[in-house]
Amino acid sequence: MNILIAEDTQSDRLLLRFYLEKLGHTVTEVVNGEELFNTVKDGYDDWDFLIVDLNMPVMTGEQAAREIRALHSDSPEDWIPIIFLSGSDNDADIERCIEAGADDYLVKPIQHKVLAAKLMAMARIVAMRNKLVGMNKRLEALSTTDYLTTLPNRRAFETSLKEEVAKASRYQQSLSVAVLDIDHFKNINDQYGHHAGDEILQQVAERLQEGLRGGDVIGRIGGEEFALCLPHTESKDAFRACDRYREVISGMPFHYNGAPLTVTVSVGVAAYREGVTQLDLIKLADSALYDAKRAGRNCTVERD
Ligand SMILES: Nc1nc2c(ncn2[C@@H]2O[C@H](COP(=O)(O)OP(=O)(O)OP(=O)(O)O)[C@@H](O)[C@H]2O)c(=O)[nH]1
Repeated sequence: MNILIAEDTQSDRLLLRFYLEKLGHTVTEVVNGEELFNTVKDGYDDWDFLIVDLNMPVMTGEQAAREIRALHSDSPEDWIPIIFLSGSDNDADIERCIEAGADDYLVKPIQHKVLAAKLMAMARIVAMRNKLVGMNKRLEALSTTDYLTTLPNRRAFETSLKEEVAKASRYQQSLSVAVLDIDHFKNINDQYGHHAGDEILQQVAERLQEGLRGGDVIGRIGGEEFALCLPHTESKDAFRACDRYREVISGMPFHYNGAPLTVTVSVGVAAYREGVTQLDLIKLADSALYDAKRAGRNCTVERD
């Protein structure tokens, strides 16, 4: 592990380094609280552990610990364990240090075996925490990703669109939304099987992603329904861009088991205007899509 020691007494630093290197750790030393804080702030992810002396010049270990904890107070998962060292075994000092953000407290003189045991216990907690953080990240990704196409799902798309609507409103910018629906998709399932349908959905998603313009956001918001968010795009330009997305799908056949398969999409487009929410925009685009279907499919309709 990469351990940062903050200790103003040289003999204690040397002893700590000796013990820790013997245990296989990499050690860096600083000599006061301010140096400790600045070193951690400048390279937060570099450190697995901090071993901090309580009483140091310039800034005490307690103060440095408080400031280090404040750096990531809104992301508790970014936590570096802190073990305090002190010549004092006073209960009030121990209480203060733990309250400042320490995870353990050792009384000097340093006992090699106790230090090794404490590090082992702390490493176990770190491993468990890393596992939980990893699991949380995977769960978060699962809850926002469509399993079949790996595109953002409806929930994630609506979240992104909500942010774009807020920006459009705040900065008086244009914004458009499109809903694309594969035409007669049921026929593909009926004719070639559900597996073929799944594969076509994946290929459509890939093709749309390849054609994506910088800043545009795409999501799979329903079975055979995709949505696009086009920031900084006025209604006329959105119509053109979305019709190009339609052509990206309809213009060239897809393939299933080596056989060409023509797939077309209908597209509904709606432009942001003051006061509408992300859900209103999707509804407006949906109603334009309905008109595109009624107009014969494989076309783009814009909501005025
Ligand atoms: N293979 C596959 N099919 C799906 C998936 N999600 C939805 N579907 C199918 O998509 C089809 C949608 O059919 P409809 O709603 O009748 O629409 P459509 O056949 O595309 O007709 P129009 O939209 O009117 O052009 C249904 O057969 C659903 O079972 C999926 O994840 N995989």
